[in-house]
Amino acid sequence: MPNDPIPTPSIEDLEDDPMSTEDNSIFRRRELLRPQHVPQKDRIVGRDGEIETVETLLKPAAFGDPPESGFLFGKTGTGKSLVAKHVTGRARGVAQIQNVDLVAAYVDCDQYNTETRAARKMAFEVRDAIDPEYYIPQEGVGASRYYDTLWNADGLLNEADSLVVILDEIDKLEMDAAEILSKLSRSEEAGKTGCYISVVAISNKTDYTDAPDERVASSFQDDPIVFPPYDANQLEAILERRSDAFVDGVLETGVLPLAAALAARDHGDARRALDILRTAGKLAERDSSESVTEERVRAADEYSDINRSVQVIRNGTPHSRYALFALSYLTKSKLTDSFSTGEVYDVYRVVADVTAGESLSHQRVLDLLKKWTLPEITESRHTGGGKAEGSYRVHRLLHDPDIVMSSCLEDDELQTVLDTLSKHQLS
Ligand SMILES: Nc1ncnc2c1ncn2[C@@H]1O[C@H](COP(=O)(O)OP(=O)(O)OP(=O)(O)O)[C@@H](O)[C@H]1O
Repeated sequence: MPNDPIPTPSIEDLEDDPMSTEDNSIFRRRELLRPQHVPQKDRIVGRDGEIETVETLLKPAAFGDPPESGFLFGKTGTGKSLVAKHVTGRARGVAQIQNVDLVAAYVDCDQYNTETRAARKMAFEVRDAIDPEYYIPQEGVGASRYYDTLWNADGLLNEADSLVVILDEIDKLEMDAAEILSKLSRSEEAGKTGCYISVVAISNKTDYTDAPDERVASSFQDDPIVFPPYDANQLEAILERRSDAFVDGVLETGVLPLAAALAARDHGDARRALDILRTAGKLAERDSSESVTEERVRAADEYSDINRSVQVIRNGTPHSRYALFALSYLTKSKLTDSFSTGEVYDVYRVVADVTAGESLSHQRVLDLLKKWTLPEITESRHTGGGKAEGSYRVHRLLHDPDIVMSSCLEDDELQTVLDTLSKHQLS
C-alpha cells in the first residue's frame, strides 16, 4: 500500500528484531489458561453428572425435538459456564449432522445487564448465526423491538428449529430477571415461529430465596442443577490437564498441588486455581526465569487476592465505596487501625459531598460499612466503651489502604477528594 501511514519493515530488517522471536521459554499455549477457554471433554474434571443432566435437557433439540430449560447454580469457578457452553456446543454439532438448525446464543448478563441490552445481544447472536445481513438497529429502540427481530412474521427464528439461550449470571440483570424468561417462554407457547426455545440460566447466588430469584427459579420445571465446589485433588487434576499450556519442564514439582491447595482454601474455585497458575507463569516470564517455582505460586496467590478485592470494591455502589474510602483514609492517616462509625461518617460526608453532591444518613452508612465485612474487605465488631457509654461498633480495614482508596474512586475524583479532606483537616 503506497500511502500506508504504518510502515511494515522488510523481512531482512525484521531478522534482527527481537519481536520476531516468539518468547516461549515459559508458555507454549497460554490460551489454555484463559478463563474463557472451553476445554475438550477429556480435560473436564469431576462434572460427568452435571454434563449428563444438561445433555438430557438439550439433546432433543439436536434431533429436531423440543428441548427443556434448566437452571445452574453454584459458587464462582465451579464450572457452570463451562458445562453450559460445552454441552450446547456438542448439541449444535450433532444438530448439524442431523440437518437440524439449532442456534445458540450466549449472553453474559453481567455485561448486558438490562432487559434491552440482553435482548439486543441475543438478537445479534442469532442474527450472526442465521443471516448476518439481516438489519437490526444498534440503538435507540427498546427490548420489544429486539424480540420482534426474532419472532415476528419475518423474524430470524422462522429459519431455525431450536434456539438455546445461555443467560450467564442472570442475577446481574438490573430488571426483574423473570421478565426476559417469561418473554422467551411465552413466545414459544404462542407458537410464533415454530422454533423451540431452551433457556439455560446460570447464577452464582446459591441463596435464591430472594423474591425475584424465586420467581426466576419457579419458571423452570425441574430443580436447579447445583454445582458443588471442587476439592484440592480435583483442582490439581484440572491444572494437570492444562499443564501443556507450559513449555515442558518449566513447572517445578509441587507447583500444581500448591496452586490447587491455595485455590481450595476459600471454596474450591477452578477459576482461581487457573488464575494463580497463569500469574505464576507471568511472574517467571517477567523475571526472565525458566521455571515456575512454589515461591512464584505464593506470590501469584497474593496478586490474585488483591485483584479479587479491587474487583469487589469497584463493583460496590457509589456510597458504599465512599464509606469504605473514608475508613481507608483514616487508616492511612492515623496511628490506630479501628474507627467508630461516627469517625468514619465525618470523613464520608465530605467524600460524598465532593463526589455526589449529597450524603446519606449515619444509619445508612453504618449498614453500608457492615456490608464490606462479608467479602472480607473490612472487619467490624462491638467494643466496650464502659458501662456508662455502652458498647459501640468499630470498623477495621483488612487491606492496604492505598490500594483500597484508589479502587473506591475514579482517578479524576481521587485528587479532588484528597485536597478537600486536607483542607477540612479531617486526618
Ligand atoms: N471441571 C472442570 N474441568 C476443567 N476446567 C474447569 C472445570 N471447571 C471449571 N473449569 C475452568 O475454570 C474456569 C472457570 O469456570 P466457569 O467459568 O465455568 O465457572 P463458573 O461456575 O461459571 O463461574 P463464574 O460464575 O465465576 O463464571 C474456566 O476457565 C473453566 O474452563
